[in-house]
Amino acid sequence: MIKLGVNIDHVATIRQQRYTDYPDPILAALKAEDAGADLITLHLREDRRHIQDSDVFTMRKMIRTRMNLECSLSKNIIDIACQVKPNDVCLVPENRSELTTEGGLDVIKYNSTIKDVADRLSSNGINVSIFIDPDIGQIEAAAKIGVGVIEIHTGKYSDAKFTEINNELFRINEAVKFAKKYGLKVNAGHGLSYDNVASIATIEGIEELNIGHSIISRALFDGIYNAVVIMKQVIFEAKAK
Ligand SMILES: CC(=O)[C@@H](O)[C@H](O)COP(=O)(O)O
Ligand SMILES: NCC(=O)COP(=O)(O)O
Repeated sequence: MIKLGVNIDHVATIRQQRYTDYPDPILAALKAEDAGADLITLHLREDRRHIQDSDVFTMRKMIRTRMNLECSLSKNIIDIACQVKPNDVCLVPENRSELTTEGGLDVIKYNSTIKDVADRLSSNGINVSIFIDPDIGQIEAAAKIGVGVIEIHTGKYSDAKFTEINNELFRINEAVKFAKKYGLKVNAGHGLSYDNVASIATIEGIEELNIGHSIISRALFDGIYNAVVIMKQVIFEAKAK
Protein backbone atom coordinates (compact mmCIF):
# COMPACT_ATOMS: atom_id res chain seq x y z
CA MET A 1 0.00 0.00 0.00
CA ILE A 2 1.30 3.45 -0.91
CA LYS A 3 2.60 5.36 2.11
CA LEU A 4 1.49 8.85 3.15
CA GLY A 5 3.98 11.42 4.38
CA VAL A 6 2.30 14.42 6.04
CA ASN A 7 4.20 17.68 5.65
CA ILE A 8 3.55 19.92 8.67
CA ASP A 9 5.35 23.05 7.37
CA HIS A 10 2.23 25.16 7.22
CA VAL A 11 1.25 24.61 10.82
CA ALA A 12 4.47 26.50 11.47
CA THR A 13 3.50 29.10 8.86
CA ILE A 14 0.52 30.10 11.04
CA ARG A 15 2.71 30.15 14.16
CA GLN A 16 5.38 32.32 12.53
CA GLN A 17 2.82 34.98 11.60
CA ARG A 18 2.81 36.11 15.26
CA TYR A 19 5.98 34.38 16.53
CA THR A 20 3.89 32.59 19.18
CA ASP A 21 4.50 29.07 20.45
CA TYR A 22 1.22 27.84 18.93
CA PRO A 23 0.03 26.08 16.84
CA ASP A 24 2.70 23.48 17.55
CA PRO A 25 3.85 21.55 14.46
CA ILE A 26 5.09 18.75 16.72
CA LEU A 27 1.58 18.22 18.13
CA ALA A 28 0.25 18.26 14.57
CA ALA A 29 2.80 15.60 13.61
CA LEU A 30 1.84 13.36 16.54
CA LYS A 31 -1.86 13.66 15.69
CA ALA A 32 -1.10 12.94 12.05
CA GLU A 33 0.75 9.79 13.13
CA ASP A 34 -2.23 8.79 15.31
CA ALA A 35 -4.39 9.16 12.19
CA GLY A 36 -2.16 6.85 10.18
CA ALA A 37 0.55 9.01 8.63
CA ASP A 38 3.42 6.69 7.69
CA LEU A 39 6.02 9.46 7.97
CA ILE A 40 6.28 13.14 8.81
CA THR A 41 7.90 15.57 6.39
CA LEU A 42 9.20 19.01 7.28
CA HIS A 43 11.19 21.53 5.31
CA LEU A 44 13.88 23.52 7.10
CA ARG A 45 14.23 26.46 4.75
CA GLU A 46 17.23 28.76 4.78
CA ASP A 47 14.94 31.73 5.50
CA ARG A 48 13.18 29.85 8.35
CA ARG A 49 9.84 31.19 7.09
CA HIS A 50 8.03 28.32 8.82
CA ILE A 51 9.93 25.37 10.33
CA GLN A 52 12.58 26.46 12.86
CA ASP A 53 15.76 24.65 13.87
CA SER A 54 14.18 23.84 17.26
CA ASP A 55 11.25 22.12 15.51
CA VAL A 56 13.67 19.83 13.73
CA PHE A 57 15.56 18.84 16.90
CA THR A 58 12.34 18.33 18.89
CA MET A 59 10.67 16.41 16.07
CA ARG A 60 13.57 13.96 16.03
CA LYS A 61 12.93 13.11 19.71
CA MET A 62 9.12 12.94 19.52
CA ILE A 63 8.36 11.26 16.21
CA ARG A 64 7.19 7.62 16.26
CA THR A 65 7.13 6.86 12.52
CA ARG A 66 9.76 8.23 10.13
CA MET A 67 11.16 11.76 9.92
CA ASN A 68 11.74 13.07 6.40
CA LEU A 69 13.64 16.37 6.46
CA GLU A 70 13.54 18.41 3.28
CA CYS A 71 16.39 20.82 2.80
CA SER A 72 18.62 22.58 0.33
CA LEU A 73 22.26 21.80 -0.36
CA SER A 74 23.52 24.67 1.78
CA LYS A 75 26.26 23.72 4.26
CA ASN A 76 24.66 25.20 7.37
CA ILE A 77 21.43 23.27 6.74
CA ILE A 78 23.25 20.03 5.95
CA ASP A 79 25.28 20.51 9.15
CA ILE A 80 21.99 20.59 11.07
CA ALA A 81 20.72 17.52 9.23
CA CYS A 82 23.87 15.62 10.18
CA GLN A 83 23.42 16.65 13.83
CA VAL A 84 19.71 15.70 13.94
CA LYS A 85 20.05 12.50 11.89
CA PRO A 86 16.46 12.18 10.58
CA ASN A 87 15.56 8.87 8.98
CA ASP A 88 15.46 10.55 5.57
CA VAL A 89 16.61 13.74 3.92
CA CYS A 90 15.06 14.91 0.67
CA LEU A 91 17.30 17.38 -1.16
CA VAL A 92 15.24 20.18 -2.68
CA PRO A 93 16.06 23.38 -4.59
CA GLU A 94 15.44 26.64 -2.77
CA ASN A 95 15.48 30.34 -3.47
CA ARG A 96 14.41 33.08 -1.05
CA SER A 97 12.01 34.71 -3.50
CA GLU A 98 9.96 31.59 -4.21
CA LEU A 99 6.47 31.25 -2.78
CA THR A 100 7.01 27.48 -2.59
CA THR A 101 9.29 24.95 -4.20
CA GLU A 102 8.95 25.85 -7.86
CA GLY A 103 10.80 23.04 -9.57
CA GLY A 104 12.98 20.02 -9.03
CA LEU A 105 16.65 20.04 -8.14
CA ASP A 106 18.86 20.33 -11.23
CA VAL A 107 20.86 17.14 -10.73
CA ILE A 108 22.68 17.54 -14.02
CA LYS A 109 23.91 21.03 -13.16
CA TYR A 110 24.77 20.38 -9.50
CA ASN A 111 25.84 16.76 -9.88
CA SER A 112 29.09 16.85 -7.92
CA THR A 113 27.71 18.97 -5.09
CA ILE A 114 24.69 16.70 -4.74
CA LYS A 115 26.92 13.63 -4.72
CA ASP A 116 29.18 15.11 -2.01
CA VAL A 117 26.17 16.11 0.14
CA ALA A 118 24.45 12.76 -0.39
CA ASP A 119 27.64 10.89 0.56
CA ARG A 120 27.97 13.02 3.72
CA LEU A 121 24.35 12.39 4.72
CA SER A 122 24.61 8.66 3.98
CA SER A 123 27.76 8.44 6.10
CA ASN A 124 25.60 9.78 8.95
CA GLY A 125 23.13 6.94 8.50
CA ILE A 126 20.55 9.08 6.71
CA ASN A 127 18.56 7.80 3.71
CA VAL A 128 18.79 10.38 0.92
CA SER A 129 16.25 11.23 -1.78
CA ILE A 130 16.31 13.93 -4.43
CA PHE A 131 13.32 16.08 -5.35
CA ILE A 132 13.26 16.29 -9.15
CA ASP A 133 10.99 17.11 -12.04
CA PRO A 134 9.51 14.19 -14.00
CA ASP A 135 12.35 14.55 -16.50
CA ILE A 136 14.16 11.56 -18.00
CA GLY A 137 17.55 13.29 -18.05
CA GLN A 138 17.22 14.31 -14.39
CA ILE A 139 16.18 10.81 -13.39
CA GLU A 140 19.14 9.30 -15.22
CA ALA A 141 21.49 11.75 -13.48
CA ALA A 142 19.93 10.96 -10.09
CA ALA A 143 20.29 7.22 -10.68
CA LYS A 144 23.97 7.64 -11.57
CA ILE A 145 24.63 9.52 -8.32
CA GLY A 146 23.47 6.39 -6.56
CA VAL A 147 21.10 7.78 -3.91
CA GLY A 148 18.45 5.20 -4.78
CA VAL A 149 15.35 7.33 -4.05
CA ILE A 150 13.71 10.18 -5.94
CA GLU A 151 10.64 12.26 -5.21
CA ILE A 152 8.88 13.44 -8.34
CA HIS A 153 7.70 17.05 -8.23
CA THR A 154 3.97 16.95 -9.02
CA GLY A 155 3.56 20.72 -8.94
CA LYS A 156 3.02 21.15 -12.69
CA TYR A 157 0.41 18.39 -12.63
CA SER A 158 -1.28 19.98 -9.60
CA ASP A 159 -1.46 23.38 -11.28
CA ALA A 160 -2.42 22.02 -14.71
CA LYS A 161 -5.74 22.82 -16.35
CA PHE A 162 -7.76 20.90 -18.93
CA THR A 163 -5.61 19.01 -21.47
CA GLU A 164 -2.41 19.90 -19.61
CA ILE A 165 -3.52 17.56 -16.82
CA ASN A 166 -3.31 14.48 -19.03
CA ASN A 167 -0.06 15.69 -20.56
CA GLU A 168 1.50 16.02 -17.10
CA LEU A 169 0.10 12.67 -15.98
CA PHE A 170 1.62 11.02 -19.06
CA ARG A 171 4.96 12.71 -18.29
CA ILE A 172 4.89 11.47 -14.69
CA ASN A 173 3.90 7.95 -15.74
CA GLU A 174 6.80 7.79 -18.20
CA ALA A 175 9.19 9.19 -15.61
CA VAL A 176 8.14 6.57 -13.04
CA LYS A 177 8.55 3.74 -15.57
CA PHE A 178 12.03 5.03 -16.47
CA ALA A 179 13.03 5.37 -12.82
CA LYS A 180 11.90 1.83 -12.03
CA LYS A 181 14.11 0.53 -14.86
CA TYR A 182 17.01 2.04 -12.89
CA GLY A 183 15.77 0.33 -9.71
CA LEU A 184 14.96 3.63 -8.00
CA LYS A 185 12.41 3.97 -5.20
CA VAL A 186 9.93 6.60 -6.44
CA ASN A 187 7.99 8.99 -4.23
CA ALA A 188 5.89 11.97 -5.33
CA GLY A 189 4.63 15.23 -3.91
CA HIS A 190 3.83 18.92 -4.14
CA GLY A 191 0.43 20.43 -4.60
CA LEU A 192 -1.43 17.15 -4.18
CA SER A 193 -4.96 17.52 -2.85
CA TYR A 194 -8.09 15.51 -2.07
CA ASP A 195 -9.31 16.25 -5.59
CA ASN A 196 -6.17 15.46 -7.63
CA VAL A 197 -4.30 12.80 -5.62
CA ALA A 198 -6.09 9.74 -7.05
CA SER A 199 -4.46 9.89 -10.49
CA ILE A 200 -1.01 10.03 -8.90
CA ALA A 201 -1.71 7.43 -6.20
CA THR A 202 -2.71 4.90 -8.85
CA ILE A 203 0.51 5.18 -10.85
CA GLU A 204 2.24 1.80 -10.57
CA GLY A 205 5.62 2.17 -8.91
CA ILE A 206 4.99 5.22 -6.72
CA GLU A 207 5.68 4.16 -3.13
CA GLU A 208 5.11 7.29 -1.05
CA LEU A 209 3.22 10.55 -1.35
CA ASN A 210 4.26 13.66 0.56
CA ILE A 211 1.30 15.96 1.10
CA GLY A 212 1.13 19.05 3.26
CA HIS A 213 -0.64 22.19 2.16
CA SER A 214 -3.99 20.57 1.31
CA ILE A 215 -4.06 18.45 4.48
CA ILE A 216 -3.21 21.37 6.78
CA SER A 217 -5.80 23.49 4.95
CA ARG A 218 -8.46 20.82 5.52
CA ALA A 219 -7.36 20.52 9.14
CA LEU A 220 -8.48 24.12 9.74
CA PHE A 221 -12.08 22.90 9.34
CA ASP A 222 -11.99 19.20 10.27
CA GLY A 223 -8.96 18.86 12.51
CA ILE A 224 -5.69 17.26 11.49
CA TYR A 225 -6.71 13.76 12.61
CA ASN A 226 -9.73 13.74 10.32
CA ALA A 227 -7.85 15.51 7.51
CA VAL A 228 -5.25 12.73 7.48
CA VAL A 229 -7.82 9.93 7.83
CA ILE A 230 -9.80 11.33 4.89
CA MET A 231 -6.69 11.66 2.71
CA LYS A 232 -5.71 8.06 3.51
CA GLN A 233 -9.27 6.99 2.62
CA VAL A 234 -9.17 8.87 -0.71
CA ILE A 235 -5.86 7.20 -1.58
CA PHE A 236 -7.10 3.77 -0.47
CA GLU A 237 -10.28 4.04 -2.50
CA ALA A 238 -8.35 5.19 -5.57
CA LYS A 239 -6.04 2.17 -5.33
CA ALA A 240 -8.99 -0.18 -4.74
CA LYS A 241 -10.73 0.79 -7.99
C1 LIG B 1 9.60 20.15 -1.68
C2 LIG B 1 8.16 20.44 -1.65
O1 LIG B 1 7.46 20.33 -2.61
C3 LIG B 1 7.52 20.84 -0.40
O2 LIG B 1 7.57 19.85 0.51
C4 LIG B 1 8.18 22.05 0.16
O3 LIG B 1 8.14 21.99 1.55
C5 LIG B 1 7.44 23.24 -0.35
O4 LIG B 1 7.88 24.36 0.35
P1 LIG B 1 6.84 25.02 1.38
O5 LIG B 1 6.50 23.98 2.39
O6 LIG B 1 7.67 26.14 1.95
O7 LIG B 1 5.67 25.41 0.55
N1 LIG C 1 7.52 17.25 -1.06
C1 LIG C 1 6.11 17.62 -1.09
C2 LIG C 1 5.64 17.92 0.30
O1 LIG C 1 6.28 17.56 1.28
C3 LIG C 1 4.38 18.63 0.50
O2 LIG C 1 4.13 19.54 -0.54
P1 LIG C 1 2.71 20.31 -0.46
O3 LIG C 1 1.65 19.24 -0.36
O4 LIG C 1 2.74 21.16 0.77
O5 LIG C 1 2.64 21.08 -1.74
